Amino acid sequence: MTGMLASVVSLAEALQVREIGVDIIDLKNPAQGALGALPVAEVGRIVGCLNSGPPVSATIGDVPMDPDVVKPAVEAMASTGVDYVKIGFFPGGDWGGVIRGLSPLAGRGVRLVAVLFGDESPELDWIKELATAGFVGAMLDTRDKSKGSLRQACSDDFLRAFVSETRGRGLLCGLAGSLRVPDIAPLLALKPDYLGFRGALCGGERTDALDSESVRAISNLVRGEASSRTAA
Ligand SMILES: O=C[C@H](O)COP(=O)(O)O
Repeated sequence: MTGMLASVVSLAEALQVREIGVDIIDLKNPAQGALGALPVAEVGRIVGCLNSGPPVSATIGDVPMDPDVVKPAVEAMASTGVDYVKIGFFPGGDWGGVIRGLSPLAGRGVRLVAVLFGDESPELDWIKELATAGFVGAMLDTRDKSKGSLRQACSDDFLRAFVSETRGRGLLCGLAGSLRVPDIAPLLALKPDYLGFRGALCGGERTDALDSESVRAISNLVRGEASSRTAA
């Protein structure tokens, strides 16, 4: 069954989505970019206060693909006690070096999730490298949030191939990127492990505050419990 990842910016929002019921609480600062990070100390405080509930992920931010930048950022974020550390793979830089540099952290139990950007046409060959290095998951997201949803950025064939390759290599598979109500059923049909949301939980604008009614409506749809009125 596909779960729901909800990106939140604060402890208050984390408690709000936990109360409604989501499968991953994702700590992020959308005002700082596609994968904008919250400060490490703030992530640590939120993780400490949550204490129980669904797994928590946090992103290291929109950082360049330089092993000397990414590795310390991952180590710092992992020290907060989050369950998953998300690393955005941005165009350019040394992807191979970053992946190899993070492998020892995976060996020490840090659960790494790579985020590839569907609107940057990533090569699916990297998924094999991620699996070999010990990453536990890979997500497809969008970098440019002004250009529509993941389904506008990627063909159905590409999305199907991403899910198949990721799951086939034993990685958790997530799909996100300005997803809206009409995207949910077609993406559920591909059977990813998670669908991820921010903008749709805020009434459309991802830097706005979370709206509980929107979270409930999306949650119901992901769980297949939508009434025809909600799904309209
Ligand atoms: O990890 C998921 C993202 O936060 C999705 O954000 P978005 O729905 O605004 O593109």
